[in-house]
Amino acid sequence: MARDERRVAIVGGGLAGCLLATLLGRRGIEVTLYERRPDPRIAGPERGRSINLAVSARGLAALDAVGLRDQALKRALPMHGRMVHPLGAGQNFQPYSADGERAINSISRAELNQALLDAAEATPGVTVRFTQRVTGVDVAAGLLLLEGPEGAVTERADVVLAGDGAYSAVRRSLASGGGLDDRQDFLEHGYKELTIPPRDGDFALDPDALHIWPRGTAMMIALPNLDRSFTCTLFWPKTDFEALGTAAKVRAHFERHYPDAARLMPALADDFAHNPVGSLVTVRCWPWVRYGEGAVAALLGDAAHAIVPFFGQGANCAFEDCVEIDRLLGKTGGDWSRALSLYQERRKPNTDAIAEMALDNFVEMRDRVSSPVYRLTRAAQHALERRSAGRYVSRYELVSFTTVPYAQIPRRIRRQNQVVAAGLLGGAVLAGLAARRLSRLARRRGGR
Ligand SMILES: Cc1cc2nc3c(=O)[nH]c(=O)nc-3n(C[C@H](O)[C@H](O)[C@H](O)COP(=O)(O)OP(=O)(O)OC[C@H]3O[C@@H](n4cnc5c(N)ncnc54)[C@H](O)[C@@H]3O)c2cc1C
Ligand SMILES: NC(=O)C1=CN([C@@H]2O[C@H](COP(=O)(O)OP(=O)(O)OC[C@H]3O[C@@H](n4cnc5c(N)ncnc54)[C@H](OP(=O)(O)O)[C@@H]3O)[C@@H](O)[C@H]2O)C=CC1
Ligand SMILES: Nc1ccccc1C(=O)C[C@H](N)C(=O)O
Repeated sequence: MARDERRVAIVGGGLAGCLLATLLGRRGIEVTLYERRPDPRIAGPERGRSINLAVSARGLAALDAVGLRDQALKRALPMHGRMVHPLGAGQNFQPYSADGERAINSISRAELNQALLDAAEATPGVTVRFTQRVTGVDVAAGLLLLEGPEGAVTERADVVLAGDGAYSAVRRSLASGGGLDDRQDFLEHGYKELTIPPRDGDFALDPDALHIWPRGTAMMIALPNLDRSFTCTLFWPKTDFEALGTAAKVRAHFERHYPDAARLMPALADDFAHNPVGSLVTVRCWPWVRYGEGAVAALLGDAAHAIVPFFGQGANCAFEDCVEIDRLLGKTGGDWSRALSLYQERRKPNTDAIAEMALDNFVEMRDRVSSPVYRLTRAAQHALERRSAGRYVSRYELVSFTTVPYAQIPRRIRRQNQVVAAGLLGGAVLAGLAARRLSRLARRRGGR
């Protein structure tokens, strides 16, 4: 295939940036990827970055497109359901799928990113440049503004694909000139990571589950790691973090609210004091694509649509963007303007839908999972799923174990619920009629 003449820049060597570089390189397009951090394969992991990710069907399908699916799965820990730890009662397991067979996969973010970096660098036509912080884009002039070890420079870029994360510098730069609505909604909750180390060389909790300590307005979760530790994440109102100013207060709080976990956290007070509190934001910006004279810039992944992490879908969704851009480039015969225009039109309804579902899943995880009514409803849904031959599929299944476009899911769930409600109503009416008939018969018999 002939190589593309245009200078294509990818900003951000994170999960999406590396995947997209690999896909485009394979298509015969020369790309330069700019990453602000030093090469993580040399610098090693950094404190403050989230440790593991749940990767599910969408992410795996995208990894498959670059031959990394099996490698990723070999290093993953499957989680077949939620292990819920109520306060003052025993833990209970809630499977993710109706057959109990499907699992989401706990994968090290650093390892996945490094595998994707390796794949990008091994692809002919892809150049990766580390320690290059992009500070802005000038789409009209087709320029990228950078700060590297040699100071501030500008470089020509006809196509800029920005995968530089939730706090994207490219998005900020495009918004600063007007014409981009950059809405960011922050939660009052923040997050902090803690660790449950291995106990006697083994996992201290069941490694086949995503653990949840639902506490109403707050929660803690834990995902297993290959070294047999668990990474716990607190999702608390930010004021709750601030209220625990001393090691004694931290210990007392955990012993009261998370007693079973506190016993497994020898470094609790130290981790709590030293690990940062991150913010949680939903980005709903538009448009994602900016056209200049012969140049074009587009946002993707978290830069375009950061979502709160509660469905474990941010990376999965970012990967889907990359596959879609690559597919549309193929479909349009390499017409960047057309491909990126179609990309934003097609993806936006999907990313809006998962943004809402992710917010809703926070309430489900921190609150609803503890209710017996919720557990009964889930069990009934799973029973219905097993009997309906694909006509009834739960929202969790559709989001995590299929690649059905996110935007179709809320509509499909509404339709399914209407059918079930009509069925239940029909069942109730029939049962009512049957009961009336039975009582009439009984009266007649009694009258004889
Ligand atoms: C606590 C937490 C838990 C999560 N859990 C999950 C999960 O279980 N499953 C899931 O699917 N998603 C999860 N996510 C979301 C997931 O982390 C993001 O959706 C995903 O990382 C987005 O990928 P990205 O490539 O768009 O951005 P990133 O992976 O963040 O990559 C952005 C890259 O750009 C670089 N960069 C930033 N600014 C610049 C600049 N100016 N110049 C050059 N480079 C720059 C960064 O250094 C980084 O390497 C979680 C998020 C959080 C916060
Ligand atoms: N939707 C959401 O609510 C959230 C989404 N996310 C997404 O998850 C991704 C991963 O998050 P996370 O693992 O926390 O990583 P981030 O990329 O957000 O970085 C974590 C921390 O590392 C700092 N940092 C480390 N090295 C460098 C460097 N070389 N240059 C600049 N900053 C550096 C950052 O500083 P600085 O503050 O200067 O950037 C930041 O405080 C994010 O990029 C984002 O896309 C993250 C948090 C919340
Ligand atoms: N990875 C995460 C990170 C933070 C918060 C939740 C998750 C989840 O994956 C939740 C899971 N999908 C669940 O619904 O039980």
